[in-house]
Amino acid sequence: AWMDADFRRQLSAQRERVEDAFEFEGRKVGRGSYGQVFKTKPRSCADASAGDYALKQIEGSGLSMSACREIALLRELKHPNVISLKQVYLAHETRQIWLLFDYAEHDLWRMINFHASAKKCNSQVSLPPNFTKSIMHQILCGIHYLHSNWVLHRDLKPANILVMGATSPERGRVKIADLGLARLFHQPLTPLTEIDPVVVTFWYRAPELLLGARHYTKAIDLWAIGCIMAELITDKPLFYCKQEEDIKTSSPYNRDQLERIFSVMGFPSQQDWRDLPHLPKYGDLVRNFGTGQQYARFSLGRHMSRSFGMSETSSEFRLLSRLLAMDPLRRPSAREALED
Ligand SMILES: Cc1ccc(-n2nc(C(C)(C)C)cc2NC(=O)NCCO)cc1
Repeated sequence: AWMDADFRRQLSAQRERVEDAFEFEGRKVGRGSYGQVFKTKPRSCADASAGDYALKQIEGSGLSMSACREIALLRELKHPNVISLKQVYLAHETRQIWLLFDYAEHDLWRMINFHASAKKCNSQVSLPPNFTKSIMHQILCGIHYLHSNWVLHRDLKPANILVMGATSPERGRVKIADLGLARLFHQPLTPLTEIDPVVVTFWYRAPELLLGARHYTKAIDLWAIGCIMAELITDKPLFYCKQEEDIKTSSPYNRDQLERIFSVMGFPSQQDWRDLPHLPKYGDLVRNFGTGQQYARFSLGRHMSRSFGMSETSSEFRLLSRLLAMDPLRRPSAREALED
């Protein structure tokens, strides 16, 4: 062993062990594709008032690529609307890695579903009037910070927008996270669809990604924020598309998802999206949709006004339609969206 045995023993004796610091037996609250998460309280009662924590046991053992990326990324980031890594525990005996976060009671996916179901049995659990505006402002602040540091999220969706609960000093604050897919770990080779009930959704995927764009961009995150904004206003995923049973081919092209987008937005003309013909899957698009004449009468304004009574002259509609520009070059930056 390259380290002196005595010195190793000394280090090991000093190292704080996660099981000594936190009570987490039987308190699992979820599984990400990156590992499992426990809701926990510090054992030392003094800190108990400091609220709850989320302990994440990273999947696999040793310093995997993803563990390294998550730790390296999160330890550099510090913003009120981005999840903050409080502590890293390395259990040398089991080569287990534990990450400590502040516990967030809510996430937008559950809040929207709770509100939608409450509306169905028409009890008036309505989201406070400025709820959507506050959530949107906080998401844009967090994403502006990430984009300023050249961090792209790549998988923005309601489930990744956490909201601190009433017991937290940061009550109502948005924490942008990346919880990964709900996926049984230790089964890396199982196709996605066999793993978790919530299959990968393409509802928040920008059209350029569905047409084979090779690189993620900031504009792709802004499209997803537009989808989240519409869902906060209407309680329904804007580009809801039923999930195919069989696992998708690895191709990014998803005809059903594109069909849904066109039936809301209309079909992009040459004027709307100059670079469209240069996308890798443009040939598939023409083969499946031709000139898109069948979508000529559809538009976001028509959809939002007819289905949800939203005025096309309102400021929220103007922001929504800018975020959901089909041409990524026409979408606002996070800063421009914040100013709007
Ligand atoms: C492998 C890996 C997994 C998650 C992250 N990640 N990225 C972020 C952003 C919001 C800063 C982009 C946040 C996280 N990680 C988490 O949110 N972890 C909490 C429970 O999994 C990074 C890397």
